[in-house]
Amino acid sequence: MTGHHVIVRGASKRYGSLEALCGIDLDLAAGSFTVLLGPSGSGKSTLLRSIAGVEKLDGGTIHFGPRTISDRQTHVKPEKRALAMVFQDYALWPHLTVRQNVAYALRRRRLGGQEAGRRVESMLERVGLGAKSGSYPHELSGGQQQRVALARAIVGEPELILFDEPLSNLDADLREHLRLEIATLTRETGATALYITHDQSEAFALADEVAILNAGVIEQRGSAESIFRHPATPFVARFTGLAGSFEGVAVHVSDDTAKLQVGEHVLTTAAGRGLGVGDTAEVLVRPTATRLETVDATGPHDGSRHRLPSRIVDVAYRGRGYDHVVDTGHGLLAAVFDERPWTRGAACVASIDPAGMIAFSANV
Ligand SMILES: Nc1ncnc2c1ncn2[C@@H]1O[C@H](COP(=O)(O)OP(=O)(O)OP(=O)(O)O)[C@@H](O)[C@H]1O
Repeated sequence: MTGHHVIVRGASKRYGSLEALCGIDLDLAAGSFTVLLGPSGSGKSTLLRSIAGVEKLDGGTIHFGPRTISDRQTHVKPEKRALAMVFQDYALWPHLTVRQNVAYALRRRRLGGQEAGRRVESMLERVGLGAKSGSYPHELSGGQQQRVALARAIVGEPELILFDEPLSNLDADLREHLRLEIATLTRETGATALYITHDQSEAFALADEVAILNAGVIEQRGSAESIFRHPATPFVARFTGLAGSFEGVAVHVSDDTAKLQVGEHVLTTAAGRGLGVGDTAEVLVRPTATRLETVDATGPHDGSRHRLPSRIVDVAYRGRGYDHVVDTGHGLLAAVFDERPWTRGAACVASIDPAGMIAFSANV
């Protein structure tokens, strides 16, 4: 089975004076897994609900392949869109058993009782709940309930699965497990998937494509890697993880690199869109670009890295090692990782890979 190719064009939605969606274009390739990532209130649920059909757009169109799903005249009902949803709060029927909850998704299919029963049992086995098929939702943990919801979504072989922050009510360990199950099972079905979250690491782990939403506008779309390496806007850079930032002045800009005067340092960075010579700019630093070195380190230095004399402000144990907050004299860098802990107040060098820095004009 191949899923719907979903095409959204110029989607807009207002709530009174608030523009929740400001003319959104979005393509979900058939069978792809797209994550819509954005902060609270950015419009993720509104877009998801519009694609589901429980919300009506004010303007714009939605097509599933050649089929018009939503435009000025058309509004196909949710149950006619061949889609399934998985919600944050599981949304299971409390008075139905696990088996009945999953079977409910097959009620419109003309399947014989035996065939339906076989599919339900096999799907419950697949999500590790074969032994719980006679239990009621209140007898299950949150993670088990979400597995039932996942089984219910998949068993009907929908062409599109919409995930509305399905892991937000679960603890960290379980999130990781269930995230993997969602990724694997969804891809196995061949359905197209749209998943919304405000959690960057979840988005990057799951997605073939990430779309970053801010105040009703998609600021960037692409693979997790391309977004992380080449954030299109300061918002995208911030939302996808920063150690910190410096203020500087652009003294040289070529196509995609710039030199920034930051205090006594001249830093080479990637150049954000619209940066010009003489601009006051913000230099944004990815945590992965930073590491700590000793002040008197002898031996070869990697000449391509910037070395800023700094001081350790704080240290936090993170299991794999330690995250440090470092004062560079031009701004703080947080989440500077080292396998060993450095002493608070100690002098150090913040060593930064220019490939993990990008400068945007302060006027953007
Ligand atoms: N039914 C409604 N009536 C009025 N305003 C609404 C309604 N639904 C959403 N909004 C507003 O529209 C904006 C977008 O909301 P939406 O729920 O789509 O954002 P979100 O990114 O999904 O946020 P969250 O992650 O908190 O769910 C918000 O400012 C919200 O307050």
